[in-house]
Amino acid sequence: MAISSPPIHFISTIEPPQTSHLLPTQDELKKIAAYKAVEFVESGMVIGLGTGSTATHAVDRIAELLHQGKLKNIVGIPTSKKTQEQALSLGIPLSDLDKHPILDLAIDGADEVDPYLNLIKGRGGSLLREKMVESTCKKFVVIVDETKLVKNLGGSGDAVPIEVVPFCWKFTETRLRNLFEEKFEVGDEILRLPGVVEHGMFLNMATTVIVAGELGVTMKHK
Ligand SMILES: O=C(CO)[C@H](O)[C@H](O)COP(=O)(O)O
Repeated sequence: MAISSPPIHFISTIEPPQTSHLLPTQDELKKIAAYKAVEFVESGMVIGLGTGSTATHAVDRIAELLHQGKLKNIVGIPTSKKTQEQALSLGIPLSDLDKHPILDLAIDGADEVDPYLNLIKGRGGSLLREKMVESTCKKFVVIVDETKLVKNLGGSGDAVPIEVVPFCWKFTETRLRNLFEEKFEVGDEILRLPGVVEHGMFLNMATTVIVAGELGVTMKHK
């Protein structure tokens, strides 16, 4: 994969996880990261609402703060039908990119995060909408538990999600597999294959990554 390596400023804040167990569960870590991210949300913001089991905690928290009156005039742009349904059921006002082409902030999970804050996303099946929303926000805060950290993208050993059009998708799959066989480094070249819609590498997009681990929360800023 062709990935540039811009400088990163690391700022770490270590806080003990607020849980009832000695060792927090993975879902508790996801919740801790999500709640921390929602501290970036201010009244009046247009917010990209991510998809997945981590992002769902952020949506819950935003709704909770809205109902408590601690946040006002929030507009959410959901990155999937599932998130749209969750946000609607919780009473979060929603809109879309046509009406709000620039977002103040987006909060979403990731499948892998490398040391340069490049991501693999989309194993939850929503990468196109996620990339559209998260490529047009002023701040993109990514929330993960520490199992998502990798030295290099692809390091988890799981496949990179690629969205293709349904028409003759096996043909497109074969061409993609051949491309990966020929080259070890492929990036936007994937997009030039007819039939490919988008890939799950989110390069140079995250501005902050919040990592919740057993020893506390770490924030990495670009
Ligand atoms: O990219 C995604 C959905 O398309 C998710 O953010 C990613 O799969 C992480 O999911 P989870 O928070 O459930 O671990």
